[in-house]
Amino acid sequence: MSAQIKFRNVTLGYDRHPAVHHLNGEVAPGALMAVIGPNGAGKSTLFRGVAGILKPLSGAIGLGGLDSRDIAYLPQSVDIDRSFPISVFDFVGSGLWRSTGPFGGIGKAEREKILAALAAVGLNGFENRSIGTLSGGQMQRMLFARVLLQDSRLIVLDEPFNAIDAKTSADLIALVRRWHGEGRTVLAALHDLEMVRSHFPETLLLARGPVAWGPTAEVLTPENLLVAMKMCEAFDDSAAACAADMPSRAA
Ligand SMILES: Nc1ncnc2c1ncn2[C@@H]1O[C@H](COP(=O)(O)OP(=O)(O)OP(=O)(O)O)[C@@H](O)[C@H]1O
Repeated sequence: MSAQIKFRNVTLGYDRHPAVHHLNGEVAPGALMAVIGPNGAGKSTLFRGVAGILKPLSGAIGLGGLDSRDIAYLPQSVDIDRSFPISVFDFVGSGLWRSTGPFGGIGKAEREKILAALAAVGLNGFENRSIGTLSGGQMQRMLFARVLLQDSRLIVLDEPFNAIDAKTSADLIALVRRWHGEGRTVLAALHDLEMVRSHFPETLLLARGPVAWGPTAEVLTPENLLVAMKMCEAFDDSAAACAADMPSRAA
């Protein structure tokens, strides 16, 4: 079966400064994959590339025939502007834009879908609340409700379990497992290695470049984790280009 995501020598960055270097590899359809790495390793950058928010500086990301608009992307909650005056109902309803368009009407069927998604994440009765009034865990549940509505083959979750309590984590990981059971491809950036070991069969360990990628037990070794930490510490953020891309000074 052809890959759901194909990274072909992908370099991603900001203002021409690379943040993720030379990533090659494939994610199979139906994979449940954790992306881990120290702070600043490039996890969010990689996900922005997959979601089509950030264009690669070089290389290409193939999406197995999907358009980037078909991807359900859950950003880090710090990237959500909580002061934006929008209700929980309308925010979650934006998950239907692919089918209704941003100015499409919300009819009875859509309304029911939105309320069902809110119920599925335990947010019954929250529909008229403004998003700025939600707690961190409620915010995360709301983001999951929008992903549910998007009904996508490819789901990309950026630190979905950060700063939430054990009950909320358990509820949301159950949703992730359900999506996996439905054959969807799910990628999640995570810091909790116990959660990765318990629920994610495949892991990419990133430290600006790939350190290891494969079955979780083989990737999460103390040696690999140490290499990743050292690679991130040694990284020069002001570097203009990868050493590997520079013309050789020899000869
Ligand atoms: N919008 C931006 N403009 C410039 N540099 C950025 C931007 N976003 C991220 N970076 C830089 O890119 C590098 C990778 O950051 P990224 O957020 O992808 O890492 P991360 O692995 O998600 O980190 P964390 O675990 O802390 O969330 C960092 O050096 C960061 O400062």
